[in-house]
Amino acid sequence: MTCSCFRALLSRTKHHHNSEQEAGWYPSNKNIKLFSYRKLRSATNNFHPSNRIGRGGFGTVYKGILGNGVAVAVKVLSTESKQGIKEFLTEIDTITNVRHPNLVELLGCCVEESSRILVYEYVENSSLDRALLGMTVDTTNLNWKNRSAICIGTATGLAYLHEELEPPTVHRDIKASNILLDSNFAPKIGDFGLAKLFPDNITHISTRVAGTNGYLAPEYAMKGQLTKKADVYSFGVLLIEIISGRSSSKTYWSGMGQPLLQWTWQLFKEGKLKELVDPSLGEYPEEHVMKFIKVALFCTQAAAGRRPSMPQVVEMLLRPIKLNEEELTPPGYIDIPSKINHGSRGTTSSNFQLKKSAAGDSTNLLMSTSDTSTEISPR
Ligand SMILES: Nc1ncnc2c1ncn2[C@@H]1O[C@H](COP(=O)(O)OP(=O)(O)OP(=O)(O)O)[C@@H](O)[C@H]1O
Repeated sequence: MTCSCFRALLSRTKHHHNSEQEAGWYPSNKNIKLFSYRKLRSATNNFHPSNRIGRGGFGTVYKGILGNGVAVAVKVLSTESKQGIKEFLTEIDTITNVRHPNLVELLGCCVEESSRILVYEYVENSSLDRALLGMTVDTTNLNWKNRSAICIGTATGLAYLHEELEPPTVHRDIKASNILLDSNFAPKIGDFGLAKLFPDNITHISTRVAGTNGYLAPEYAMKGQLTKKADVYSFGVLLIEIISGRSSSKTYWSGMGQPLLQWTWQLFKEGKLKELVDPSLGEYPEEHVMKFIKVALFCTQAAAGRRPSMPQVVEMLLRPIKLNEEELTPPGYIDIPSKINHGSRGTTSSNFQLKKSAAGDSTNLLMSTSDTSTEISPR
């Protein structure tokens, strides 16, 4: 958007009672819909606590119903994000109207006075972390058919962010609470592009790194090296959570005080991967599930260069590709002990088998790259 367009927009936002604002939003040259504060206040019943559906590091989220009956999620950003209007609109310009079945659509925003509010499509079944805990959906809905679709859909949305969106976008904070489930339990990735709205030194997460403990790629957490492969790492952790029904950021597993990822690697080495599978998953195709866990291990390798790209991950999950697991190297891990809680949940155990196929080994691409950065050993 040019400066003159912003100036026009700025002058309009100072007048709170013009007809466009009464209508609910302003069109701008860049398709950013501007909702009036009044409209959002009315949609959320004056931001009533009973309309509150969540609170994250960026602010509080309310359910709202617009005048035309459309449900929206209204995210009121916290004070740290109070950028100027121009900076704010510049940042959200690239994430507005991004349409993909696996991405939560940002419908518009409100930038009146000190308010910075984002308006998203409302996604029916809340977030994956709550679903896995059985808080929002009957866990029988989280059968293998739905869980595998959630894995593949999330991978597809992330591949779109990395390879098709212009400019390519690294999400930085892939985690279960940022995956929302629609009425058919299809996944939609939320919060993409938001890290940029907060100045580096005041993100809600840490000083420089925007991400969540348990999901953070070691090279990003320790050296601030942000590439698409940091998202691939977080996605791998998410895969393990979806299959195990356990949270990597909150819990140590296996009675040995091991984090989830390290425990997964140990089970892989011992040939006991089936112990990882969520006991409440019910019937599942063992070979398929074991393959998904191994894809997760490819994604979380310590050396970023050894991790597949997201389009490769989609292929690995979707197609009968034989994984060359001889090439798997240990996961990288960074621990921030102060943020880790201890907890427990039961496990089951049995043997596992490898998926074989006639499709040939197409994982050689995964093995051909080498990483020049220091490799971080698992603990
Ligand atoms: N578009 C939406 N539709 C339905 N519910 C939503 C939507 N966006 C967010 N929520 C709900 O609000 C909760 C908080 O979301 P938010 O993205 O603010 O925080 P978070 O993902 O939990 O944490 P963080 O800010 O650290 O990423 C989500 O977990 C989800 O339950």
